[in-house]
Amino acid sequence: MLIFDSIHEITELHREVGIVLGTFDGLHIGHKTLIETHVAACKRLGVKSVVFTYSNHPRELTNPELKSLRLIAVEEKILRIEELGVDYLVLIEFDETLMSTEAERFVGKYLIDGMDVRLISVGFDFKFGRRAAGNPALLQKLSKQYGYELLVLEPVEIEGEKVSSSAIRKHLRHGEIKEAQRLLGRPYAVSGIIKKGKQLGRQLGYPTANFMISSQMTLIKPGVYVSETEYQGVRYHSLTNVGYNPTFNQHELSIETYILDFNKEIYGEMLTVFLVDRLRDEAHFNSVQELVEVIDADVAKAKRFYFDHRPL
Ligand SMILES: Cc1cc2nc3c(=O)[nH]c(=O)nc-3n(C[C@H](O)[C@H](O)[C@H](O)COP(=O)(O)O)c2cc1C
Ligand SMILES: Nc1ncnc2c1ncn2[C@@H]1O[C@H](COP(=O)(O)OP(=O)(O)O)[C@@H](O)[C@H]1O
Repeated sequence: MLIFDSIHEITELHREVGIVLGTFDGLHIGHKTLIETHVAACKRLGVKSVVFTYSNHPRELTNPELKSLRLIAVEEKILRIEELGVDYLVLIEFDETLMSTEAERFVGKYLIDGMDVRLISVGFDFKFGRRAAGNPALLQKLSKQYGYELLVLEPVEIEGEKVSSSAIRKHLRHGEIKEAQRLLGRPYAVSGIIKKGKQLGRQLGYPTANFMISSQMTLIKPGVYVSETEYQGVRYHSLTNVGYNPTFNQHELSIETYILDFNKEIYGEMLTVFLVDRLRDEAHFNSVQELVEVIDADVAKAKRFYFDHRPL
């Protein structure tokens, strides 16, 4: 998959293409279905498939008051799109210029100019252009003028629930990790570089790798989670604590993971944790001894969970 960070480079390829448009935050089952359907349609038409998406979330500009929006880090988004067999990825920053571009002009200038567009695919509720005035109906109207086919994917539902990024965010904010996983089609993941923490963990007998996390990625409800951790391509069982360590009066939110059967110095290295079940809320303990006893019990519960559900 070739990646372009501006629309101009791809127009120089002069290829016949099909373009699928979307923010694709989370790359959930609905997004995956849309991109897969699009790639199959491109193959049928004998054209190259293009995903046109953003490296940030448009609502970070349109609704700056919203915090912790992103379901997926951009690096993972790229990997997930590549897995779907896409030929070209246009990954651009949603900025003031894009935000103020009229929908019709967006289609003409960003999509049609310089490319031979044979197909455009979008989800049923896709909005674009200034004041989100662009929608599938407008794309339908313009398809006659520009001579492309339009594919509009109807809502994807799982067990009666519509798959959407906002539904997944809501589940994560409520700590409903299994429900989020059902809509995502995979466990919810957090990736990041490991930084130094309070250096207390190893004294407790539970060293924890502490993540540097961007504030956009902190929408998960604090608590103790059963997790799996990927380090250098290998998966380990782990427990992840998201919270403020009330026993130690920490003020900033941290995400930290204790990896079972692991003993390596990994400061500065990259880890990904997949949260698979939620055990409990974080609690304040009057002594370190009490905290350690509760963590012992958490580990026992996590082992039971792995035994029943997720052997490595
Ligand atoms: C499985 C697990 C459960 C935890 N539960 C709590 C908790 O309920 N309350 C709390 O204050 N800290 C909890 N912690 C966080 C510990 O306080 C934290 O790991 C310890 O202070 C070490 O921090 P450090 O990595 O910054 O040195 C938990 C940690 C783990 C790994
Ligand atoms: N089983 C393990 N799980 C997590 N980190 C481990 C483990 N074994 C060793 N480490 C290392 O120890 C560090 C955590 O130790 P800790 O005392 O909690 O320090 P810190 O407060 O800096 O996180 C991790 O960042 C990692 O480098």
